[in-house]
Amino acid sequence: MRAGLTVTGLTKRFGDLTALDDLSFDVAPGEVFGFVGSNGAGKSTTMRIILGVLAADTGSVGFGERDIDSDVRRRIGYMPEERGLYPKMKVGEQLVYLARLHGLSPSDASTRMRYWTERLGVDARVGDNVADLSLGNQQRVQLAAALVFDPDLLVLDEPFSGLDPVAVDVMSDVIVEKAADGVPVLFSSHQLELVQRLCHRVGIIAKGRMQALGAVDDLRARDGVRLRVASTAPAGWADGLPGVVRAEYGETTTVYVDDTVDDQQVLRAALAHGPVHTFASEKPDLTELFREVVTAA
Ligand SMILES: Nc1ncnc2c1ncn2[C@@H]1O[C@H](COP(=O)(O)OP(=O)(O)OP(=O)(O)O)[C@@H](O)[C@H]1O
Repeated sequence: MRAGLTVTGLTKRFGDLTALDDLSFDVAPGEVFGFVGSNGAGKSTTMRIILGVLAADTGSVGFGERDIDSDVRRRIGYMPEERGLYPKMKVGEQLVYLARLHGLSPSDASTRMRYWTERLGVDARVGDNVADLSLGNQQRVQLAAALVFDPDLLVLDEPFSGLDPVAVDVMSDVIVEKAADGVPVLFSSHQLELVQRLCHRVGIIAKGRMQALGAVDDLRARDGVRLRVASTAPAGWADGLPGVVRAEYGETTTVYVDDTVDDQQVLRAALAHGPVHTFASEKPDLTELFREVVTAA
């Protein structure tokens, strides 16, 4: 049975700087969890602590029923932010070597190397030194390195940065596929449309604290639902209607509402002044949500 990742109360200081401040979240088996936050928010620090590259001041990391230890860590497919391949080693040899380090037999290691290099579109480069590859192809190899031993948990620090659209699609497919296989997947990214598309849940971190956590749709529905109304009604027409928080008037009026609003009543109020050309309910996208959360932190 697959296990999930649990991060509880992580705190990490670097001198006077509190990089992580009582940070908690979990990633269930088969879940894709997107970790988003501004530069310096604490994402890489959290991932390094999960991997044991850094020690937390307080807090704990668990996998399934147990605290994470070196045995479990050997089963984590990790893509570090500071990519960690040997530049002067051939792609194929390097991947086989890594798979062997994780306990695969020579023939299994070779089979898995072939599979992942082909899947990630770098099979033609297995005989080249990593340093001779483009950055995007090095990144594909880095992902192959994280996957080559069939990990029980994936921790990927900005896996999409610098990839071309085809590689982004391949990377997305792989993430979805590994999760469907029961693997918990934690990844960080600044590409919020990808996070919104791929993740079951997201955590928005700012100043080392988890500021928002949940399913993207729930977070989007939680605040800032709005109605977009294109009409000839004069400014002020929506003010004071039940459930209307505020309205921004213009060619199209944006009416911010809470969950007590009756959309039909708003529509009738607009229609009372003349024709209504557009009437649509919208949720903020993850980018807007991110800006709000990070600005408020
Ligand atoms: N080894 C270190 N020594 C001192 N400060 C550090 C160290 N590692 C990280 N920090 C600081 O901790 C904070 C969190 O950094 P971290 O790399 O975790 O952020 P991040 O969310 O991954 O950012 P980015 O999106 O830019 O990669 C930053 O202020 C960073 O400068």
